[in-house]
Amino acid sequence: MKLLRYGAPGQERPGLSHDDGTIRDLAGIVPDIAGETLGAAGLAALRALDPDSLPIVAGSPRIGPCVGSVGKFICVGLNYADHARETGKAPPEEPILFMKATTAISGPFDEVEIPRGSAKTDWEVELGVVIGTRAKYVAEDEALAHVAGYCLVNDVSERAFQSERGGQWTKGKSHDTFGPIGPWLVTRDEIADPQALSIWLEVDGIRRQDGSTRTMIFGVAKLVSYISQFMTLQPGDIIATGTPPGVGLGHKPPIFLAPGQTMRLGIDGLGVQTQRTVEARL
Ligand SMILES: NC(=O)NC(O)C(=O)O
Repeated sequence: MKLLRYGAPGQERPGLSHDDGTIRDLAGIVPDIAGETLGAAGLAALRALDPDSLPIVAGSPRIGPCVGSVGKFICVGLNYADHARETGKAPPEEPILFMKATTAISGPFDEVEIPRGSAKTDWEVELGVVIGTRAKYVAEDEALAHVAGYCLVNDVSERAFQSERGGQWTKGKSHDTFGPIGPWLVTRDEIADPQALSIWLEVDGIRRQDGSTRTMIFGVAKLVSYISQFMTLQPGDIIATGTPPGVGLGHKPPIFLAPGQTMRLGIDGLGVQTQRTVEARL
């Protein structure tokens, strides 16, 4: 199933992307694509529905972030050896974790703000993992059972705020609009192998990232298990699993985003996002 949320920011309604190209409204069935709905029983109940019986959503509404009420947005740094190299770092021996503020979450086609004072705003296409059931101290071979599905993430990053302003990476990862997720939460049964997906990103039509989740250092099962040793994962938490090479910082000389540019990114089976960059708003 491809689950989505549509409507104005903050007022999104749950929906389903039907094979016939329409969006079907799920508002009469579930309160949101969030929390308990993402557990095995919740998803089974949605799967049992006949999509043809659901109301068609008229027009072309805005598509919002594909998961609501996200509790934690956990990111994995330098999880592709070739990306670690392009940033001048050694590949990590254990996963590097950092958090992105949940206020950074935005829709897949929403504008991305260039923060005030930014000269180094960068792109990062990533595979997002959406947690479906509580996970604490889970073993690697049990980990995928806690995953509701996958989504496309752009881990937009301000490199000076991230690395030149002291402390951790959080400052550079958390500006409003720095976390487009969606268009869909694609349930786990539809992605046969999360470690065999093409992953790419273009800026103004130029392919900048072109990789495969096959080259992740730590795969999805390992990451879910690993993170669950340090914090309890809850339904609706999102893990962004790291980016392949080709970020602006990795170019020689580096290239960064300015207002008026367009990012387009995608992952096999998870859809495509497009964002125009704009100056920061209040
Ligand atoms: N350099 C940097 O920010 N890296 C990442 O976020 C990543 O590897 O995904």
